[in-house]
Amino acid sequence: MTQPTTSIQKIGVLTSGGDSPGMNSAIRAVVRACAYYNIKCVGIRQGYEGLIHNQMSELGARSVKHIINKGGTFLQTARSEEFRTPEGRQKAFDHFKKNELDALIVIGGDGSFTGANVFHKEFNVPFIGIPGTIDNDIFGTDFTIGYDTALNTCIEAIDKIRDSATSHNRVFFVEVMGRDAGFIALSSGIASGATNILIPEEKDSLEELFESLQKSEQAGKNSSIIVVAEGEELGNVYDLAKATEKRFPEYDVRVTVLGHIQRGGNPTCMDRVLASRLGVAAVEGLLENKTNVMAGSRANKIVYTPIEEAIKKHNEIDKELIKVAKILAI
Ligand SMILES: Nc1ncnc2c1ncn2[C@@H]1O[C@H](COP(=O)(O)OP(=O)(O)O)[C@@H](O)[C@H]1O
Ligand SMILES: O=P(O)(O)OC[C@H]1O[C@](O)(COP(=O)(O)O)[C@@H](O)[C@@H]1O
Ligand SMILES: [Mg+2]
Repeated sequence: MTQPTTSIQKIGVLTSGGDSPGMNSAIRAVVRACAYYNIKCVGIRQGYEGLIHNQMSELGARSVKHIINKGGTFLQTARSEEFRTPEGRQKAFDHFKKNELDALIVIGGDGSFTGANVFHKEFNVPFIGIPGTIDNDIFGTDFTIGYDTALNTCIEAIDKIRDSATSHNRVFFVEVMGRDAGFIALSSGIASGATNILIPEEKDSLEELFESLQKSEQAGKNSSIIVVAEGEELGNVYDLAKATEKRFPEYDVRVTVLGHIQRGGNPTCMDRVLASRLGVAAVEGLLENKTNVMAGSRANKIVYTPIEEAIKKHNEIDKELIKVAKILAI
């Protein structure tokens, strides 16, 4: 990028919503890119709460050393109820002005982008979003920051579960995160050799599940791993396990909920590189006077998607992956 002509002199950065591995790498990239382009950068603590309560401080290039490899977010994150109110956002804007900020970079999920968009409509605050969530459920990017790390955490855990499943001839129901989306379940299920994968994007039935378990048995399988997305509509892992035990009293059924281990840990190389690229892209975007967009990566190229599309549209589940999972579970 050539040296930009812009009125933006000072950018505030925050992380909001659920934390995800790689958020620190993204903050570092934003701070360093600002330093590179001679723009001031201010770190806002605990998402929108930090704007409302004036918790922020200037960050220089050296202040983000040794964090590229750390999970979580050193700025901390929050789900701010106060920011959902006009009074809360007024306080946030007062502190935005008081600190002489010109724009915001919001690292978070669809909820955080919705909040930024509302804030922009009310106070005309320029902002760019960076997709940080393990769920990979944001339109406008092939991958969100944290997804790859979460997948690797899942397969490491499911590999361990497999050891117990095969040693005891057990049927394991494993719940992975994904409040509304099955991306984590589908990819981690394929990569860990699951016999069945249940995701909210597909219509599933107990009959089909039972039939498939029977087929597995007839095909000579002594154990099964069924990966279930948190948002699966057929039921949660406990209900599914109970129904399976009722239908097949001879099966030894167990449940594991992977939970928040999926949200932590050192980010993978993929997530660190993605976070680094999107952090730079967000700063450059603002300097090119882009606003109300999300910086994402599609087919390995940086793209800026209008924030309303990023919030409202959904990435389709890849049918080819569903087919692969079915074929390989023979
Ligand atoms: N409609 C909205 N108006 C104002 N702020 C919102 C709105 N929706 C979300 N937010 C803000 O964004 C925060 C994060 O949203 P949330 O859905 O919890 O996480 P994520 O960004 O990970 O999807 C919320 O706690 C709230 O402060
Ligand atoms: O326990 P918490 O912090 O509410 O988060 C649980 C949620 O985190 C997620 O992994 C990601 O949610 P976000 O949209 O906030 O990033 C969901 O799948 C899950 O339901
Ligand atoms: Mg969300």
